[in-house]
Amino acid sequence: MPNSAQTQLNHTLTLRIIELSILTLAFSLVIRPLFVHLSDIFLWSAVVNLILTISFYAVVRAHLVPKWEITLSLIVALIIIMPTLAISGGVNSQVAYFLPLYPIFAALIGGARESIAITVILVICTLFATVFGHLITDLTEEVYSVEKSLDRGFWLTTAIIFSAFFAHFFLRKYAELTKKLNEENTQDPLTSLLNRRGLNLYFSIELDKARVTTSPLSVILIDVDYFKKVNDMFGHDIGDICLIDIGNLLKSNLKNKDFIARFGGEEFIIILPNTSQGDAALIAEKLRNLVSKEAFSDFKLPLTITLGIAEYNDHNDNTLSIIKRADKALYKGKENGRNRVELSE
Ligand SMILES: Nc1nc2c(ncn2[C@@H]2O[C@H](COP(=O)(O)OP(=O)(O)OP(=O)(O)O)[C@@H](O)[C@H]2O)c(=O)[nH]1
Repeated sequence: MPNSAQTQLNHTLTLRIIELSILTLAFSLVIRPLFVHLSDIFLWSAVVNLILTISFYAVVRAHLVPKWEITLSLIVALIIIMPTLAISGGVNSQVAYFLPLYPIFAALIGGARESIAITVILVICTLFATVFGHLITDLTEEVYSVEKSLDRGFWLTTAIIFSAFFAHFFLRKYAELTKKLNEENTQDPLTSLLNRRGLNLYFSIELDKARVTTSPLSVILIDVDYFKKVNDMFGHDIGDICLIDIGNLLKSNLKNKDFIARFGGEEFIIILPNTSQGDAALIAEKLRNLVSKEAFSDFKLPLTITLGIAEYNDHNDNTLSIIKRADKALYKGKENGRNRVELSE
């Protein structure tokens, strides 16, 4: 899921790429004429490129079109590469050395789709530049041999495709790693349910959805009754097994759209999107009944749970205020004798 850190990173990378492009152009404008005699068309197109690129830089820097930044940077890349390549010697140009980097840049700032798109464009342009090399090189008034151009064109195309493959594998590894880190970050190590961080993340998303669609949303806060006794009498490791089993039992009786997290200690929390408090009470009663009939761990311990329910009911409600109401209901359940479901007022 794209987050603000990722967007910020893309923005920064886009800026760096355009800065690099401006530097390349400025360098080319100043240095190249010292070594080769260039026709006016080279100088003028480089100046136009420079003006265009600096304008794009200003647009990106001012955050004027955040959604189009990646596309802009790719356009900038092409504006720099293609005309410069065409008028400065085709595949024999020094600009050609930069080409294999572009699929990697595109993958880093955009993704697989952008990288593939730029690879296809580069390969087509390189093939054209190779086949029509004799026309292109005329502009720089330099003499290149056909064999040399074909040779360079072949290796350049190979390098671009190789770099595109590298970008693709890099992206795959990066996506896998990010997914793993995300899971580790949001998973409770004991029960493998979501932890508090995961709860906060998904609860906020579901609450936003409920706000937009004006659909109901309910929360069930669950606490295992007299759990201290389990630890005291059978040990912490048996207590742990009971927590894992209770978590699994609760989770396996929920629908896919619902989710459960370990709220902390011997407390669990269930978020029920699209569910009114009345329906949540039926679900809570079913769960209470299931747990009370089960025997936990090798010691076949009978355990019970108390459940407090709250419903999102006001646009000013937030995740904390809803959980607070569910907690109050849970507290009432404990006061009223435990092993019961209580609704918030
Ligand atoms: N085994 C184990 N025990 C835990 C874990 N987290 C919290 N506990 C224990 O859960 C117990 C919670 O006890 P209390 O808050 O006093 O509540 P209780 O005994 O469940 O009684 P009521 O909630 O009032 O019904 C404490 O003994 C904690 O040590 C855990 O990860 N593993």
